Amino acid sequence: MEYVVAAIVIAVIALGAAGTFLITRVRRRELPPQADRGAGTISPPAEKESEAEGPVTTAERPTGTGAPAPPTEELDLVEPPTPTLERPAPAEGRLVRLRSRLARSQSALGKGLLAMLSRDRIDEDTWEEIEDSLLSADVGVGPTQELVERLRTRVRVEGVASPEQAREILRSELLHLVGTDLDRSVHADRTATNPAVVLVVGVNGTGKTTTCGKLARVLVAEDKDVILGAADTFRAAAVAQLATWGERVGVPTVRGPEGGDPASVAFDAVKAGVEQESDVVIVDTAGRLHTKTGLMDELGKVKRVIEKQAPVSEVLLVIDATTGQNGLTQARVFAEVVDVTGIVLTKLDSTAKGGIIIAVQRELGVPVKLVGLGEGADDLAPFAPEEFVDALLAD
Ligand SMILES: Nc1nc2c(ncn2[C@@H]2O[C@H](COP(=O)(O)OP(=O)(O)OP(=O)(O)O)[C@@H](O)[C@H]2O)c(=O)[nH]1
Repeated sequence: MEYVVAAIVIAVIALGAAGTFLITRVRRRELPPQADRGAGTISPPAEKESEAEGPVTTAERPTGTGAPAPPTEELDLVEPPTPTLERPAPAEGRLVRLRSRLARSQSALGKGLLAMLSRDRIDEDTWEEIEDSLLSADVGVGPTQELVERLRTRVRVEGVASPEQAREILRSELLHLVGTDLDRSVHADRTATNPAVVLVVGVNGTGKTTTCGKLARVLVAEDKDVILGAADTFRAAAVAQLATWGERVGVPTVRGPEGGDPASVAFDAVKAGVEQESDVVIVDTAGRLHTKTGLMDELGKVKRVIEKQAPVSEVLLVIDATTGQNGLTQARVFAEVVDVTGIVLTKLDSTAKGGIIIAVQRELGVPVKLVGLGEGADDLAPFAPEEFVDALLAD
């Protein structure tokens, strides 16, 4: 009898346990998968998500829509820890901190000139050497002749009695050439009704996506609410690359289908920025050769379509400093199509041709606003003429 009672008790316990297990399995399946809840992107509904689901937003974005549903109480599910967001360093004074990165430009453009100008006797050969070194640093013919003329006059009138005096003359003349009175701020302040829109353009591989990511960090460090628009639908990796930059600092990325219409992604990104009352939307575009008319027309279209939502506050042309004079040709063509308002000169850490800063400003009449000094996340520096010239002449 006792055996019979024991067997019945064991059977009841076993049935109860099996029932609980099945209910838990069913409820678990009802929750969205983890990956979907933390995708870090906003996909335009018409293109990727069904109308009913709406846009997918990042779980990292505190003000975003579509936050994950809280798990049912009965389930003992442990939420994964919220990924720690990076706190980017403020951009102020970066040129000073990163001045050692200008080592190559420094020896070609600054130190070399200084050594020549400090000679006991400055003869015609020396002036020719000075001219050559400016030309080989890509300062450009016009600005080189102008600088040499001004230096000649000052040396003749004032004389160069000491290396300190040579440095002072060179410093002020280089500053004059680079320009100290241009507005070099990136216009990234929202108006009463719209976010600022920064459109980033340039030829392939110049560093556009990287610049978008680094710029987002600069703006996050200024407590700005940023949205990234991955309008480089041509290169799938660029979209993922941009989204990763954003995820690291809690900035959502609006993306469309691979090979989709870049203008439509740019439109959706700015629309999201308007609806979410963001401070700034940064739109990355595909690299395009300035010689390909169709692609350049497409860029004009991207800008026009964005402007149906909000005015474009800044068009940043990204130029790879190592490409030298070719960068100038690119600049000219891009400026015709999209009205460039600022230049980002990347890879300045990898070239002796720092003079391109002067040449490109002259060519376009548009200021260099940012310079790339490395591949690190915080290696994008606001361009400050005094800091730059002092770095070139540093001991
Ligand atoms: N040394 C150095 N490398 C840089 C700098 N900026 C960007 N890069 C590198 O340049 C390469 C190209 O950068 P991307 O941002 O992918 O270039 P992109 O213009 O978006 O490329 P496409 O979309 O193909 O046109 C990457 O390896 C970057 O790390 C810089 O200031 N210095």
